[in-house]
Amino acid sequence: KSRKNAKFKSFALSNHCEPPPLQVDMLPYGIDRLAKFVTIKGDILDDFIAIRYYDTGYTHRFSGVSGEVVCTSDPQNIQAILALRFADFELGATRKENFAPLLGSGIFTSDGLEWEHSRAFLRPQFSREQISDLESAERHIVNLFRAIGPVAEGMWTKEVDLLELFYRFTLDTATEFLFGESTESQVAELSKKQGGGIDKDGPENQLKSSPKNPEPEMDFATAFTTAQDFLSWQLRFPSPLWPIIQLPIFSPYRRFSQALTIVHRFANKYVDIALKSAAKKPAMASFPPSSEKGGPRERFVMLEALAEKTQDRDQLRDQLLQILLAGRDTTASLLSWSFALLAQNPAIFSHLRSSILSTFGSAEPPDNSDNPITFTALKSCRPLSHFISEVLRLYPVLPCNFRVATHNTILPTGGGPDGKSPIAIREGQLVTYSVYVMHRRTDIWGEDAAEFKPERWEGRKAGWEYLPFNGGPRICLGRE
Ligand code: HEM
Repeated sequence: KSRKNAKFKSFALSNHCEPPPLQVDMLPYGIDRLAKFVTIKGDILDDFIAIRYYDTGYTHRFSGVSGEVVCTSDPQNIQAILALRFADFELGATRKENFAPLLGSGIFTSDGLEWEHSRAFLRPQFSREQISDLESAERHIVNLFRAIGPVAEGMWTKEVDLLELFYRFTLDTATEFLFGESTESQVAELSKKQGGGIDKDGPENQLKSSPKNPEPEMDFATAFTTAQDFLSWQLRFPSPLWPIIQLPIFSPYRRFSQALTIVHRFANKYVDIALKSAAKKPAMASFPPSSEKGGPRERFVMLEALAEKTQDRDQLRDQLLQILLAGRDTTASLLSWSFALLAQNPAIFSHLRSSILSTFGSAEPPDNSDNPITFTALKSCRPLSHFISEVLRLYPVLPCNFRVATHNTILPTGGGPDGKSPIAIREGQLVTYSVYVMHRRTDIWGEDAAEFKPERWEGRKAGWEYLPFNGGPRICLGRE
């Protein structure tokens, strides 16, 4: 250890590195900080994370349970972590071990060669052809409007919790795109509310309550959310404490275990169907859609496309669940912030609405026949893209993230009394970064940084100071 320390010291010295400012906690190893992080009930971003950056510096460090942690919200440093020094950082064991029970191993939880393989395996499935299936999205949108309810006099619906509805909407669209069959959780919920009982997942996907298993049954939607919530919460604790959280006497853990069974049963069912059907197809049959071959456009199903490339059941299941995790909450979160901001900003709402109507016409045919709503038309609608960019600036879905150094390395700035010297990062050291803080820095975005102003995107090209989808080789595959 002392040889490693000496090596690190001389590495730091020879690269003119200086440490960034230190955030001092009251108790040793920042136990008070950890306790607050785990138990905080308020706004974890503003009241806990961002405040530490404002108090100590946009790049700073603190003493954690397993050593010193560097925190940064500096574009240059984040660019170094994600792109320029990509090979010097990895996701680290914590993220992999945390998600492994639910997601196994795949693009979202691997590093090095394994990640490269996953990325190459999945990337072709995100081409424009595959992701521009607006017809299936439209069907789920219609269900979303049904769930919101009828418009009464005065053009208002009843008060509804949109976030819940968006979670169902994104689950339904994502499962259809990934597995070929939608969970139709919106339809199931509507039917429940109207007194009917749709059991869309089928009895084999549900875990019934019994004397041995007193917890109520869960459908796939609940199971996936339950598993995800448990893992997000577990991630707040240092990993040596996880075995305590995972004791079977602990009821959230029991519920998590049940949820895992349901999620895996659901995914395995569709993987088995796809594998059987791929085995029957002639070799090398593959997407692209048959519209290019002159016939009607076939619906793209990611599982079917992947099952033509591999017959590994676990790999197919894990990769699809990983994409479901990456794509579902993120989209629901963006949607709900968008609507919250529209509600708070009536002038912006009116402007966006009239821009969309003047671009696409009303929803009623034949109005929109001249400029149908297509993927390309949506992308080139500037007021819409400025609006979305601004929502993701103020409310990036992944506000904080972290990486672990694979060997001694350097971040270009933030060290020393003037905060301009490079910082030495030790092999195995945790580096956290916050795009939430970066997206709100007044020195980058101006004094009005905290204000919601889609017009700030007029003529602005985003660089490393704007990273809602990450950057570098691991940039989000679903960003389009
Ligand atoms: C508003 C929507 C979304 C946001 C803000 C978002 C954001 C992100 C971010 C920040 C990462 C980097 C995570 C990290 O490296 O630690 C990421 C990765 C990823 N995202 Fe998204 N995402 C969104 C939607 C989607 C969708 C819809 C899909 C798929 C259908 C998707 C698939 C992925 C995948 C596969 C990765 C892993 C890439 C890799 O590690 O190589 N995302 N996303």
